[in-house]
Amino acid sequence: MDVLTAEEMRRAERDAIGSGAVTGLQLMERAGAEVVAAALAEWPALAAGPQRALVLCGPGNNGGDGFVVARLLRDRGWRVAIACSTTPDRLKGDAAAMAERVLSGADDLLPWTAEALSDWIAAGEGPVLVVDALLGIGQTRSADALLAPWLEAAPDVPAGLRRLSVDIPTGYDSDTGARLGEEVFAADLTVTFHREKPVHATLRAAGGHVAVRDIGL
Ligand SMILES: NC(=O)C1=CN([C@@H]2O[C@H](COP(=O)(O)OP(=O)(O)OC[C@H]3O[C@@H](n4cnc5c(N)ncnc54)[C@H](OP(=O)(O)O)[C@@H]3O)[C@@H](O)[C@H]2O)[C@@H](O)CC1
Ligand SMILES: [K+]
Repeated sequence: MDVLTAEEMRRAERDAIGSGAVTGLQLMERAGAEVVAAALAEWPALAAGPQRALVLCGPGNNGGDGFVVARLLRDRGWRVAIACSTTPDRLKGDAAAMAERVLSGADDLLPWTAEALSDWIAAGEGPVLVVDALLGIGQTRSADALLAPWLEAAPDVPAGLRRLSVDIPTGYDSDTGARLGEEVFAADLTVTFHREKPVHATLRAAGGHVAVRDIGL
């Protein structure tokens, strides 16, 4: 099985977009749809009816995938909260476009604080799917500061969360599988696109599940 570096993955995306076969936004739509499909396949109980999801969106295109996931789950009738590590006006390109499709305004976001995250989870019943769309293959430095609100919230939230990372769990170097700082998002399932990246072997060796989904590249 081919394993791609981040640069090779970016090239595959660039080539597909450059050929005119697909746009970046379409790839992002496909990525979000595949994340939802993979989550429902991994946890069939989630497919039984509308559930709750907390989607954590970062500053880049990984966050853009998160906005797509949020929109698709809302379309299925789920209660979905979105928390963004940056303000929406600082998002760029495809991620900004996706945020615009899902947010009615900055008020539509949960505050990026541990209290807001744990309160939202505690305020409802039933399982919660937590989606890490903070950082993907663009991460090159420690994500400790970025992850702090979630990590502070996590010990206070009930057991039985389903934790899913989009593409790469936040905190890992895609090409080496090493931690970039002290902290990482502990994903039960990581959904990556097109081909595995080196980090995914590390995750599987540690007991994590990895799903590789086709986005038509
Ligand atoms: N159309 C497409 O191309 C498709 C892309 N796809 C998706 O996009 C993902 C790659 O997107 P991406 O390249 O934007 O990288 P991503 O990891 O989201 O963020 C990088 C940003 O974060 C920042 N930053 C970095 N480290 C940081 C840190 N520790 N703490 C804080 N900030 C940090 C850095 O900015 P900086 O601060 O360095 O200026 C930069 O702005 C990929 O994994 C897949 O999910 C799929 O949808 C398929 C179609
Ligand atoms: K991620």
